Amino acid sequence: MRANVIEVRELRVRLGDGEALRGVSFTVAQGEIYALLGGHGAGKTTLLETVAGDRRPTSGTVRVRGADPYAGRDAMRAGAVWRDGGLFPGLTVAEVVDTWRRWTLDPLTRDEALRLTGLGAVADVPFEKLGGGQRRQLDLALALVGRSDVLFLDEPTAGLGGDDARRVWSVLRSLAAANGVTVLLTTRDVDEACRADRVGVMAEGRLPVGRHPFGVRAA
Ligand SMILES: Nc1ncnc2c1ncn2[C@@H]1O[C@H](COP(=O)(O)OP(=O)(O)OP(=O)(O)O)[C@@H](O)[C@H]1O
Repeated sequence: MRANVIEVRELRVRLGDGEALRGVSFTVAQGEIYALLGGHGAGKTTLLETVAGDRRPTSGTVRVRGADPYAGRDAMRAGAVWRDGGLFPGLTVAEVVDTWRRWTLDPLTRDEALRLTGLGAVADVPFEKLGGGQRRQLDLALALVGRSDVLFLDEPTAGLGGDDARRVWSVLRSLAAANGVTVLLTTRDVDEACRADRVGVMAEGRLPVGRHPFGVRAA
Protein backbone atom coordinates (compact mmCIF):
# COMPACT_ATOMS: atom_id res chain seq x y z
CA MET A 1 0.00 0.00 0.00
CA ARG A 2 1.25 3.47 -0.87
CA ALA A 3 2.00 5.95 1.91
CA ASN A 4 -0.36 8.85 2.49
CA VAL A 5 1.23 12.10 1.38
CA ILE A 6 -1.69 14.31 2.43
CA GLU A 7 -3.59 13.70 5.70
CA VAL A 8 -6.39 16.02 6.81
CA ARG A 9 -8.30 15.45 10.05
CA GLU A 10 -11.36 17.34 11.30
CA LEU A 11 -10.23 20.52 9.59
CA ARG A 12 -12.17 23.69 10.33
CA VAL A 13 -11.47 27.12 8.87
CA ARG A 14 -13.40 30.21 9.88
CA LEU A 15 -13.48 33.06 7.38
CA GLY A 16 -15.07 36.32 8.46
CA ASP A 17 -18.34 35.52 10.20
CA GLY A 18 -18.78 32.12 8.60
CA GLU A 19 -17.14 28.71 8.59
CA ALA A 20 -15.71 27.83 5.16
CA LEU A 21 -14.63 24.34 6.30
CA ARG A 22 -16.66 22.42 8.88
CA GLY A 23 -14.73 19.33 9.89
CA VAL A 24 -13.12 17.95 6.73
CA SER A 25 -11.13 14.69 6.83
CA PHE A 26 -9.46 12.87 3.93
CA THR A 27 -6.17 11.40 2.79
CA VAL A 28 -4.33 11.28 -0.53
CA ALA A 29 -1.72 8.59 -1.24
CA GLN A 30 1.55 9.04 -3.11
CA GLY A 31 1.01 9.14 -6.88
CA GLU A 32 -2.73 9.59 -6.50
CA ILE A 33 -4.83 12.24 -8.27
CA TYR A 34 -7.59 13.45 -5.96
CA ALA A 35 -10.33 15.81 -7.17
CA LEU A 36 -12.32 18.08 -4.88
CA LEU A 37 -15.66 18.48 -6.65
CA GLY A 38 -18.26 21.06 -5.67
CA GLY A 39 -20.26 24.09 -6.70
CA HIS A 40 -19.62 27.76 -6.00
CA GLY A 41 -18.75 28.46 -2.38
CA ALA A 42 -18.47 24.77 -1.41
CA GLY A 43 -15.09 25.41 0.22
CA LYS A 44 -12.79 23.81 -2.40
CA THR A 45 -10.36 26.71 -2.75
CA THR A 46 -10.20 27.27 1.01
CA LEU A 47 -9.37 23.59 1.48
CA LEU A 48 -6.72 23.63 -1.28
CA GLU A 49 -5.12 26.77 0.17
CA THR A 50 -5.09 25.32 3.67
CA VAL A 51 -3.51 22.03 2.57
CA ALA A 52 -0.97 24.02 0.54
CA GLY A 53 0.00 25.91 3.74
CA ASP A 54 -1.35 29.29 2.65
CA ARG A 55 -4.01 29.39 5.37
CA ARG A 56 -3.88 28.55 9.05
CA PRO A 57 -6.55 26.06 10.20
CA THR A 58 -8.92 27.27 12.92
CA SER A 59 -8.84 23.71 14.30
CA GLY A 60 -7.98 20.21 13.15
CA THR A 61 -4.76 19.01 11.53
CA VAL A 62 -3.19 19.05 8.09
CA ARG A 63 -0.08 17.03 7.30
CA VAL A 64 1.81 16.93 4.02
CA ARG A 65 4.49 14.27 4.11
CA GLY A 66 4.05 14.21 7.88
CA ALA A 67 4.72 17.94 8.38
CA ASP A 68 2.46 20.89 9.11
CA PRO A 69 2.37 22.81 5.80
CA TYR A 70 1.47 26.14 7.43
CA ALA A 71 4.34 26.02 9.93
CA GLY A 72 6.79 24.85 7.26
CA ARG A 73 5.43 26.73 4.28
CA ASP A 74 8.79 28.21 3.32
CA ALA A 75 10.47 24.82 3.21
CA MET A 76 7.69 22.87 1.52
CA ARG A 77 8.53 21.50 -1.87
CA ALA A 78 5.07 21.71 -3.33
CA GLY A 79 4.05 23.31 -6.56
CA ALA A 80 1.03 25.55 -6.76
CA VAL A 81 -0.19 26.69 -10.12
CA TRP A 82 -1.26 30.22 -10.70
CA ARG A 83 -2.07 31.87 -14.00
CA ASP A 84 0.66 33.73 -15.89
CA GLY A 85 2.29 34.79 -12.64
CA GLY A 86 5.47 36.76 -13.14
CA LEU A 87 5.98 35.98 -16.81
CA PHE A 88 7.73 38.56 -18.97
CA PRO A 89 6.40 39.25 -22.47
CA GLY A 90 8.59 38.17 -25.37
CA LEU A 91 10.33 35.27 -23.63
CA THR A 92 10.35 31.85 -25.24
CA VAL A 93 9.03 28.85 -23.35
CA ALA A 94 12.63 27.77 -22.61
CA GLU A 95 13.53 31.26 -21.35
CA VAL A 96 10.49 31.38 -19.08
CA VAL A 97 11.56 28.07 -17.54
CA ASP A 98 15.16 29.31 -17.21
CA THR A 99 13.99 32.50 -15.51
CA TRP A 100 12.03 30.44 -13.04
CA ARG A 101 15.01 28.11 -12.46
CA ARG A 102 17.18 31.09 -11.45
CA TRP A 103 14.84 31.77 -8.52
CA THR A 104 14.81 28.16 -7.41
CA LEU A 105 17.24 26.29 -5.20
CA ASP A 106 18.43 23.04 -6.82
CA PRO A 107 16.01 23.29 -9.75
CA LEU A 108 15.08 20.60 -12.24
CA THR A 109 16.94 20.96 -15.56
CA ARG A 110 15.11 22.91 -18.23
CA ASP A 111 14.98 19.87 -20.54
CA GLU A 112 13.51 17.70 -17.80
CA ALA A 113 10.81 20.27 -16.92
CA LEU A 114 9.86 20.57 -20.60
CA ARG A 115 9.96 16.80 -21.17
CA LEU A 116 7.75 16.04 -18.17
CA THR A 117 5.11 18.49 -19.35
CA GLY A 118 5.29 17.60 -23.06
CA LEU A 119 6.59 21.03 -24.10
CA GLY A 120 9.92 20.00 -25.68
CA ALA A 121 8.71 20.74 -29.21
CA VAL A 122 7.70 24.33 -28.38
CA ALA A 123 10.79 25.29 -26.34
CA ASP A 124 11.68 28.10 -28.76
CA VAL A 125 8.16 29.48 -29.18
CA PRO A 126 7.33 32.78 -27.42
CA PHE A 127 5.12 31.78 -24.51
CA GLU A 128 2.41 34.26 -25.51
CA LYS A 129 1.88 32.24 -28.71
CA LEU A 130 0.99 29.08 -26.81
CA GLY A 131 -2.59 27.82 -26.87
CA GLY A 132 -4.59 27.58 -23.66
CA GLY A 133 -3.67 23.96 -22.90
CA GLN A 134 0.04 24.49 -23.53
CA ARG A 135 -0.06 27.59 -21.37
CA ARG A 136 -1.43 25.48 -18.54
CA GLN A 137 1.28 22.88 -19.25
CA LEU A 138 3.84 25.67 -18.87
CA ASP A 139 2.29 26.52 -15.49
CA LEU A 140 2.81 22.87 -14.55
CA ALA A 141 6.44 22.97 -15.76
CA LEU A 142 7.08 25.99 -13.51
CA ALA A 143 5.43 24.25 -10.58
CA LEU A 144 7.72 21.25 -11.16
CA VAL A 145 10.96 23.24 -11.46
CA GLY A 146 11.35 23.16 -7.67
CA ARG A 147 11.20 19.31 -7.81
CA SER A 148 7.71 19.32 -6.36
CA ASP A 149 6.24 15.93 -5.75
CA VAL A 150 2.91 17.35 -4.59
CA LEU A 151 0.88 19.59 -6.88
CA PHE A 152 -2.05 21.77 -5.81
CA LEU A 153 -4.14 22.83 -8.80
CA ASP A 154 -7.11 25.18 -8.61
CA GLU A 155 -9.45 24.34 -11.51
CA PRO A 156 -6.58 23.28 -13.82
CA THR A 157 -8.66 23.04 -17.01
CA ALA A 158 -11.18 25.84 -16.43
CA GLY A 159 -11.79 27.65 -19.70
CA LEU A 160 -9.97 25.07 -21.85
CA GLY A 161 -11.44 23.19 -24.82
CA GLY A 162 -11.68 19.39 -24.86
CA ASP A 163 -8.34 18.74 -26.61
CA ASP A 164 -6.44 21.15 -24.39
CA ALA A 165 -8.01 19.69 -21.27
CA ARG A 166 -7.07 16.17 -22.41
CA ARG A 167 -3.45 17.27 -22.94
CA VAL A 168 -3.25 18.71 -19.42
CA TRP A 169 -4.71 15.50 -18.03
CA SER A 170 -2.28 13.34 -19.93
CA VAL A 171 0.59 15.31 -18.33
CA LEU A 172 -0.97 14.89 -14.87
CA ARG A 173 -1.46 11.15 -15.46
CA SER A 174 2.12 10.60 -16.53
CA LEU A 175 3.48 12.69 -13.64
CA ALA A 176 1.46 10.61 -11.19
CA ALA A 177 2.22 7.22 -12.76
CA ALA A 178 5.86 7.63 -13.79
CA ASN A 179 7.10 10.12 -11.20
CA GLY A 180 4.89 9.38 -8.20
CA VAL A 181 3.64 12.97 -8.10
CA THR A 182 0.61 13.44 -5.84
CA VAL A 183 -2.05 15.80 -7.18
CA LEU A 184 -4.84 17.59 -5.30
CA LEU A 185 -7.10 19.63 -7.57
CA THR A 186 -10.43 21.42 -7.49
CA THR A 187 -13.13 21.32 -10.12
CA ARG A 188 -16.77 22.19 -10.65
CA ASP A 189 -17.03 19.75 -13.54
CA VAL A 190 -18.29 16.22 -12.83
CA ASP A 191 -16.72 14.80 -16.01
CA GLU A 192 -13.35 16.22 -15.08
CA ALA A 193 -13.63 14.89 -11.52
CA CYS A 194 -14.26 11.41 -12.91
CA ARG A 195 -10.79 11.45 -14.53
CA ALA A 196 -9.22 11.52 -11.07
CA ASP A 197 -8.34 8.40 -9.09
CA ARG A 198 -10.65 9.52 -6.30
CA VAL A 199 -13.22 12.24 -5.88
CA GLY A 200 -14.30 14.10 -2.75
CA VAL A 201 -17.65 15.82 -3.19
CA MET A 202 -17.81 19.06 -1.20
CA ALA A 203 -20.86 21.03 -0.15
CA GLU A 204 -21.19 23.79 2.42
CA GLY A 205 -17.71 23.30 3.81
CA ARG A 206 -18.14 19.55 4.27
CA LEU A 207 -16.59 16.61 2.49
CA PRO A 208 -19.05 13.74 2.87
CA VAL A 209 -17.60 10.27 3.33
CA GLY A 210 -19.02 7.36 1.37
CA ARG A 211 -20.25 6.79 -2.14
CA HIS A 212 -21.21 9.85 -4.09
CA PRO A 213 -23.96 10.12 -6.69
CA PHE A 214 -21.68 9.65 -9.72
CA GLY A 215 -20.55 6.19 -8.75
CA VAL A 216 -16.93 7.15 -8.17
CA ARG A 217 -15.36 6.01 -4.92
CA ALA A 218 -15.37 8.99 -2.57
CA ALA A 219 -12.93 9.91 0.20
N1 LIG B 1 -12.13 36.03 2.77
C1 LIG B 1 -13.35 35.53 3.05
N2 LIG B 1 -14.09 36.03 4.07
C2 LIG B 1 -15.29 35.50 4.37
N3 LIG B 1 -15.84 34.46 3.73
C3 LIG B 1 -15.14 33.92 2.70
C4 LIG B 1 -13.86 34.42 2.30
N4 LIG B 1 -13.41 33.66 1.24
C5 LIG B 1 -14.36 32.75 1.01
N5 LIG B 1 -15.39 32.89 1.87
C6 LIG B 1 -16.59 32.04 1.93
O1 LIG B 1 -16.17 30.72 2.24
C7 LIG B 1 -16.94 29.75 1.54
C8 LIG B 1 -16.04 28.85 0.71
O2 LIG B 1 -15.41 29.60 -0.32
P1 LIG B 1 -14.40 28.92 -1.37
O3 LIG B 1 -13.86 30.00 -2.23
O4 LIG B 1 -13.43 28.07 -0.64
O5 LIG B 1 -15.38 27.98 -2.22
P2 LIG B 1 -15.13 27.28 -3.62
O6 LIG B 1 -15.72 25.92 -3.50
O7 LIG B 1 -13.70 27.36 -4.00
O8 LIG B 1 -16.01 28.15 -4.61
P3 LIG B 1 -15.70 28.63 -6.13
O9 LIG B 1 -15.86 27.43 -6.99
O10 LIG B 1 -16.74 29.68 -6.36
O11 LIG B 1 -14.30 29.18 -6.13
C9 LIG B 1 -17.93 30.54 0.71
O12 LIG B 1 -19.15 30.59 1.40
C10 LIG B 1 -17.29 31.91 0.59
O13 LIG B 1 -18.29 32.90 0.45
